[in-house]
Amino acid sequence: MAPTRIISCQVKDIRFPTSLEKDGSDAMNLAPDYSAPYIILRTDSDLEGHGVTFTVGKGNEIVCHAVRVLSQMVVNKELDYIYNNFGTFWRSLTSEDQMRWLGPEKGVMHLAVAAIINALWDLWAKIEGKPLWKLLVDMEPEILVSTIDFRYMSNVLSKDEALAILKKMQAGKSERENNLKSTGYPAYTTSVGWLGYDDVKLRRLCKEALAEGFTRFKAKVGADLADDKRRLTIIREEVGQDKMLLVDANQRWEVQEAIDWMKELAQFNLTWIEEPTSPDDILGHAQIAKELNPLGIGVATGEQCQNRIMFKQFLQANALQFCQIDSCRLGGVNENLAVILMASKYGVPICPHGGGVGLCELIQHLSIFDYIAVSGSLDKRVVEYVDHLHENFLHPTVVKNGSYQLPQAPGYSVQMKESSLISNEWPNGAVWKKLIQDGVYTNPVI
Ligand SMILES: C[C@H](O)[C@@H](O)CC(=O)C(=O)O
Ligand SMILES: [Mg+2]
Repeated sequence: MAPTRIISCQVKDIRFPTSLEKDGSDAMNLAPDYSAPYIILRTDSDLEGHGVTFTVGKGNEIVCHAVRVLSQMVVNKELDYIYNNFGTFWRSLTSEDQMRWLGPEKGVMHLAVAAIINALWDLWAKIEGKPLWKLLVDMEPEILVSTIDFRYMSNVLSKDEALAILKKMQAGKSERENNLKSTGYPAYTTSVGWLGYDDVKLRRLCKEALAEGFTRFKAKVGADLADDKRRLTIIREEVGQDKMLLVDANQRWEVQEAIDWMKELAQFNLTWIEEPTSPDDILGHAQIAKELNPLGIGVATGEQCQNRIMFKQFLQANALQFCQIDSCRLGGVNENLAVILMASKYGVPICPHGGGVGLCELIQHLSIFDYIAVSGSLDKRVVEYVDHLHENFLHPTVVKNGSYQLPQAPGYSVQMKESSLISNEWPNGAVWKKLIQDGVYTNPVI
């Protein structure tokens, strides 16, 4: 029987102690524990929608609570009501009369929206028996644009313009789908260069990534200039001069500091500097982009860009050259579609952010859709890959020779194994009970 309505929403606080090995560490986030507010939407059939959003540890429970509050707007809703007017339903979640005050469309509330919306798309794709990218690719353009809330972006991209982009790209879709089936989607790896890794590990991981077929690498920078030079020298020694090398400062610098620092690092032949300064400083990014352009270095940002309105201004101000959408920072698939279409109008490549648990599983779908149905190009487009925690998923990413292979299973790929959900639930799952008992972590009583 096909499901007709949502009957419940279960929320779990899932965390992984990645800080113990400094996996995921950068100049701003010194010891992140990759974590996910994890939700299961149950229906009146056997099908379930699973969704996550992402945090780096403490505070995961705050987002879980926001999801519980918001879920009241989803439980008992008919699926036809949601999917036949998905753009309108999305707006109702982000614009609830009283909760809107907590955002609007930013911070904890928007992360919570992402978890619910991602679960709804997972469910929709499962109902149709397709991986999410294929659901999007096969969708009639009129239906696809009906999922987008064009509020506050229509001065840059109207519904009609979005429709025109999608219609124009209908031609050649199956050829592009076949291309990706044979080549996969280009990935870069960040896992070699987390800031907390020592030089021996950095060297070893570069060798391993190269042997696995990666030709694109990202390193964390921004805490200490001499350290950055030493670490980038090691990476260049290991991977060679010809490979793509990206750097990420995770918002560490002032605007002028970013420009000066990057002039020092330009000798390493870098393609982009990511998050050089505050993610809200659009004009600061524009200034950095202008100054670094002659050095051939672009500005990348987006993992903490809170909504489509911010992305709109980044694009208007020529403040980013690589658009790093994030499945969990924006309000789920609907808002990511909006940004993908806006970026296409400006000719800016989509290069999604994957540094977190489950993010790689999610974002691969968006880039595959972008190539087949919107941009039609792989030029300057790369999807981030981090080699952590994939073993916890039922349908983990498959990356071969430095390229994502197209997901096959119906859904949005983010459903975790039952055993991982049990052992990693904070604070009573076996993983956390032991770490708390051993005194490695404390469970703060709030
Ligand atoms: C805290 C996260 O690991 C962050 O460093 C990820 C990130 O910036 C990226 O993947 O890019
Ligand atoms: Mg980053």
